[in-house]
Amino acid sequence: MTASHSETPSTKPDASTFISDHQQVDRSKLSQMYLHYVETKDKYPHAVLLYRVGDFFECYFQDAVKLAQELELVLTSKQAGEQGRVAMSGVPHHAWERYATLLVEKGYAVVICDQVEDASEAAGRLVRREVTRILTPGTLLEEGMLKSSRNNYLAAVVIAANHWGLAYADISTGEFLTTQGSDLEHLTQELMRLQPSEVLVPTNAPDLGSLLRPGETSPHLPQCLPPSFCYSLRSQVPFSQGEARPRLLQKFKVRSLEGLGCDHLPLAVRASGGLLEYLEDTQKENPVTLQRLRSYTVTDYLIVDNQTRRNLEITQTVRDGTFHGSLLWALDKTSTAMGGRALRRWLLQPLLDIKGIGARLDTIQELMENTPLRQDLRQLLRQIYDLERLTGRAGSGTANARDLVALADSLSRLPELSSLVTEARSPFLKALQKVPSVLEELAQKLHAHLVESPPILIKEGGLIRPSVNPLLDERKATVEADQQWIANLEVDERAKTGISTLKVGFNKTFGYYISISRTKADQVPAHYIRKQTLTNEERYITPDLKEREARILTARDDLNQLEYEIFTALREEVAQEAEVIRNLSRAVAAADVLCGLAELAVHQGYCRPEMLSGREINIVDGRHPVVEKSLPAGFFVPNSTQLGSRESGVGSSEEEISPLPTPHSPLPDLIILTGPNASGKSCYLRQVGLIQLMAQIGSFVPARFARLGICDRIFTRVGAVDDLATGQSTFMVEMNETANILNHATSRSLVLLDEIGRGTATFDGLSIAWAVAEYIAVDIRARTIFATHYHELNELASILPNVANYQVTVKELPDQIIFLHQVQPGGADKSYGIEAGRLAGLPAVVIQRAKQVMGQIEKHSKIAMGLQNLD
Ligand SMILES: Nc1ncnc2c1ncn2[C@@H]1O[C@H](COP(=O)(O)OP(=O)(O)OP(=O)(O)O)[C@@H](O)[C@H]1O
Repeated sequence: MTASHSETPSTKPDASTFISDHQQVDRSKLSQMYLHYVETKDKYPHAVLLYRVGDFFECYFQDAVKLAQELELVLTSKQAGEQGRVAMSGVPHHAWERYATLLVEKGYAVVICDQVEDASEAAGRLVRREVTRILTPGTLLEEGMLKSSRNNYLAAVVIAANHWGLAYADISTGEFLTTQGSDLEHLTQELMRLQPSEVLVPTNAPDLGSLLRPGETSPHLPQCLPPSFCYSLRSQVPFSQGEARPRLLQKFKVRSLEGLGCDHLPLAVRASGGLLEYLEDTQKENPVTLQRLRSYTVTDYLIVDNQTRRNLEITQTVRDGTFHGSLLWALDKTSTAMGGRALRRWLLQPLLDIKGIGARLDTIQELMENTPLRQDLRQLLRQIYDLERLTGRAGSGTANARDLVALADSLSRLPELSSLVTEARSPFLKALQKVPSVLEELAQKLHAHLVESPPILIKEGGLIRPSVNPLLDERKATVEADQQWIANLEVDERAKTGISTLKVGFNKTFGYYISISRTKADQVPAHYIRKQTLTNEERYITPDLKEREARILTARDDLNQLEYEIFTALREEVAQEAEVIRNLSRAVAAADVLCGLAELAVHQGYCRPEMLSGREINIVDGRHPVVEKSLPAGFFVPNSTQLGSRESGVGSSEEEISPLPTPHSPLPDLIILTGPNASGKSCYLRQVGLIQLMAQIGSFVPARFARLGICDRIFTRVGAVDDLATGQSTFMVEMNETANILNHATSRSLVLLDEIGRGTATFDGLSIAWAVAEYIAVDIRARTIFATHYHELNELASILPNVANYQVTVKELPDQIIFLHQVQPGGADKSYGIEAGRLAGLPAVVIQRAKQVMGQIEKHSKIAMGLQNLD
């Protein structure tokens, strides 16, 4: 590697010595290659252009500066003809994927301009180079650039006043969905759920085509779009009804959009059309195979807003953002990458539909009851590779022969999978019973054509088995015979010349040669032609050898080309079946998720929740699925929860007697939960939310018994952190979040509030907490657990019939408080703050004084009386 390409951090270059803006050059003075570079750059002004030169991908001008800065590479310069020196940096060609990944992760688009012929073929003229790949954060296909455990979404939005349309696709798996709505908050929440890698926005910005990196702003970006994503500014034309509609009709070969479910969704259609146009524009070289567009409605799913997703730590922990310790971490027992991604999707989009939930629960139950089936399935699933993405790479022409072998191996497992479930009764297992014969045939064909362990490179032969193609066999035989001739040559020439150390060698510059040590040079036959002299040896060629060599090289090229053609035809056949493969992959992924959940339920002792359309939440001996897992077995103290008065006229199952005596009849809508610090209030609160959420993805739940009415939304307000990014104080964040809950919760929602009103003066805080609790209990009647240190709120229960008090119990010893973690009816009659201060080591005199002050405040406070009078 030359110093100019080394990966050491750049020293500050002297920019006055070279040109670093391609617009500033006099093109007539550029040498041919740089002129081609500049012309290519003109077509992709907003991307980083990686341009292949020999063994390197190089960047010039401003891209060189960017590359060097972002990847900490050396910035140097190169003579670009009469124009003088231009900025240059580069990366080794074999490592382009690694560097491109880093750039894309930083929010850049990358254009790969590769050599498409061998330098030797160019014979003096400029080597032919073409753009072979355009990479943007939302259009990745390469295995090394994608995380197997999560989807990589490209989204497109259209906003018209308060209405919006959204389309999103994962081009590596083919998913393509669209929706529209009339509340911009829902759009923001959908984007936060999807975490798209790139969002397309139609604008009339002057710099169309540019990509805003996370955090970059533009006056052309609508305000409701969260700043944490990459935004691609696109022209409005392809997002218009006039262009989008026909594009969709043509893409999916349908006469009307009714079949795609979006005939009545003009904004969704516009977003989808805009997304398709972007793919056509950027993926010309690697056409994308998308599944049929599916339309959905946001309100058909349990709405879990971003704050709640965060607070319930569904995919990552709040403290340090790690996967370890999240709900997904605790639940994920999937065996395939597809299953892992599906579980994540399910957790981020739980269901409202009792039938849909029931189908998942039935499948889990069958798998729990049939241990051999569950174990055999899990064993087999482990042998299935990422069919969705392998198919995607085949479709886009980026799959190599190893990918196709992995695909064939996986496809050939499907008949085994289907024979395992022939007797199955539950819907998700039945879906695996029929494997289309075309897939079996495809697997057989791929296995019959491709060698067992093919090389990664697809243009250098070694991919195809013998007897697949007579012409190929013939060419192989010729090459082998010629190679044998070369191998024999050494023996023959040694015999002829009597030089026992004579060798036949090969190198890239001279091709085949005969090597003889210099001491024997006088014995060399006259027809040997000397080509090179080294310290100890002389290298010769003969006319015969060169003739053979030419034949071998041409025959090998022809052979490799033919292998490549057979391979690409196979790849094309896989692409033809993309839809069938992906449909079955979806079924495999779902079965995998359910198998994992069944395994978990067996090992963790989860129960099947009974799902109702009513409002009851009745959990007996519930546990927190993550905290339980991180404590030694048996340490977690289970707790029950009963919420939500029953309504008359709901399903017959509701007539059953609850297995627990209830402290209140009817069940309360709102629980005021008190208890000392660290007693387990937050844990209890989250546990109820997680159990409800798990039930709505169709999972068994950590409890002895659970009867759960479907929730339309789960809201949480937990803890308080200053939002430094927006400059909001702890209290303002808290109030914003509370306002959001009060404005959107319904009687079907589950609201979990942990400490309201702590960030302000005590009386302000208490008053707000009281008013909020009252409003929820009386006006909204959402099922709510309100954890608080204000034990004064316990008064509410004596005023409102649908409010109950619970406390997390502790045992007080002279020198310590023992946390029992048990939630019991009744309110804590005192706060333990001073006690906690004493245990923490505050000086005795301070503790004494605090007790005195509290006594005075309590004596003179008329809060309780005042509150009673208010009623
Ligand atoms: N049911 C339980 N069984 C066993 N351990 C528990 C249980 N609930 C909580 N814990 C343990 O107690 C710790 C403190 O719990 P948690 O954070 O819920 O307390 P808290 O009452 O909300 O405290 P604070 O009022 O200070 O926020 C948890 O980290 C957990 O390890």
